[in-house]
Amino acid sequence: MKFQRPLYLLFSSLPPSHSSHPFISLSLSLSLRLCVFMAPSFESPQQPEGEIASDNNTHDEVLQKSRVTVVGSGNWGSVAAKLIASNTLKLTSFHDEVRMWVFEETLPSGEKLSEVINRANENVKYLPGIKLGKNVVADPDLENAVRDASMLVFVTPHQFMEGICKRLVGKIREDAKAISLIKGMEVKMEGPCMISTLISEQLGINCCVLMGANIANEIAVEKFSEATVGYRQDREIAEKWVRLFCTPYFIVSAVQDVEGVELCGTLKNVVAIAAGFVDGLEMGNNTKAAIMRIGLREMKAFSKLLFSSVKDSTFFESCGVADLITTCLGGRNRKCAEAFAKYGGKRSFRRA
Ligand SMILES: NC(=O)C1=CN([C@@H]2O[C@H](COP(=O)(O)OP(=O)(O)OC[C@H]3O[C@@H](n4cnc5c(N)ncnc54)[C@H](O)[C@@H]3O)[C@@H](O)[C@H]2O)C=CC1
Ligand SMILES: O=C(CO)COP(=O)(O)O
Repeated sequence: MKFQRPLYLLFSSLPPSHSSHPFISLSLSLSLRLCVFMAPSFESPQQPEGEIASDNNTHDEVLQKSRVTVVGSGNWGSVAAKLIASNTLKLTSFHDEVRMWVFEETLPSGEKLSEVINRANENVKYLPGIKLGKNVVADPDLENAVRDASMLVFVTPHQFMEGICKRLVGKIREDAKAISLIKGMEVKMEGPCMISTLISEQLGINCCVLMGANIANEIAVEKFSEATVGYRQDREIAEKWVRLFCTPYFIVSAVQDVEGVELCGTLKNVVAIAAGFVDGLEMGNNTKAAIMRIGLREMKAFSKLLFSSVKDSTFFESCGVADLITTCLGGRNRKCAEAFAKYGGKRSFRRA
């Protein structure tokens, strides 16, 4: 019964022009009826629908509000800050303000990016045209941005994380909890290192992951999508992350398989590059579907080779097959590979 609620939400979030289509309105009415019928057995997490009603916080949590800092402010980082900021305003267990660490840049106008974000409430470089929420505060000082935070959301390109972690040692709260939205891994001489492991080991804190079919620009305009939180042992922490991220258009569920979720988010990028080559060489949809099917099978085999604990079921969550599909259809990795193949490999990925 896990699917009816998201299905209902998907259709109920459609604009009137879509929901008036005969097929969609039939599906909508069936979903609504199923929804009402099945309501008590929904497995999907609580939605933040009202001021306090949606916040399953305990008395202690209310007394100790969690402060959230987003480390990263690119395309997905900015959207994550927007999502979180809409929830911290509603949920009493979180401070309203969301700090967002900005890797400072000078814009062509000569202004500093962080100053423009705070003035315009918009990341004009990485997410133009979208208001982040007045409670998002951009901060170019990494140490200051994380100082009082008890919940740290890491969302930078993976290659910067080792340096960021080194700078954060001894600078964060001892009881801080982390989540990584980063799709990638460090490949060292000793072997691959997951980013959540890097964070946990270098900073000595618990680190969950959030991955899924999440093209940032779509979520920015509140189009429906799902995501998966992967956690190691502590279900309560995972549920807190779910509450922080969940909105009616962004449905999050938690699975106890941190490596499986993170490997899905990482390895699907390799398959998306292959899918881009197929597009660039105009090999057709059947070939692309084959790449995706075989790619998914290889993702699973590779993941299990690295971590025998990885669960088969994880590949059927949003972080698995759904992210693979969306990235092979609309992701930036696919786009770069398509352009590269189109120009016979004579264009670098950077120029593509
Ligand atoms: N954009 C998307 O649709 C999605 C992205 N992701 C993942 O999120 C992570 C972050 O990606 P985006 O937010 O899209 O970033 P982005 O690719 O839009 O922007 C790059 C970011 O890196 C920063 N940066 C540049 N040089 C830096 C340095 N030396 N140190 C630290 N930061 C530096 C830039 O200021 C900018 O904030 C990646 O791992 C990506 O795979 C995951 C889901 C969706
Ligand atoms: O991870 C993504 C969607 O879930 C985005 O993928 P790209 O980085 O290829 O755009």
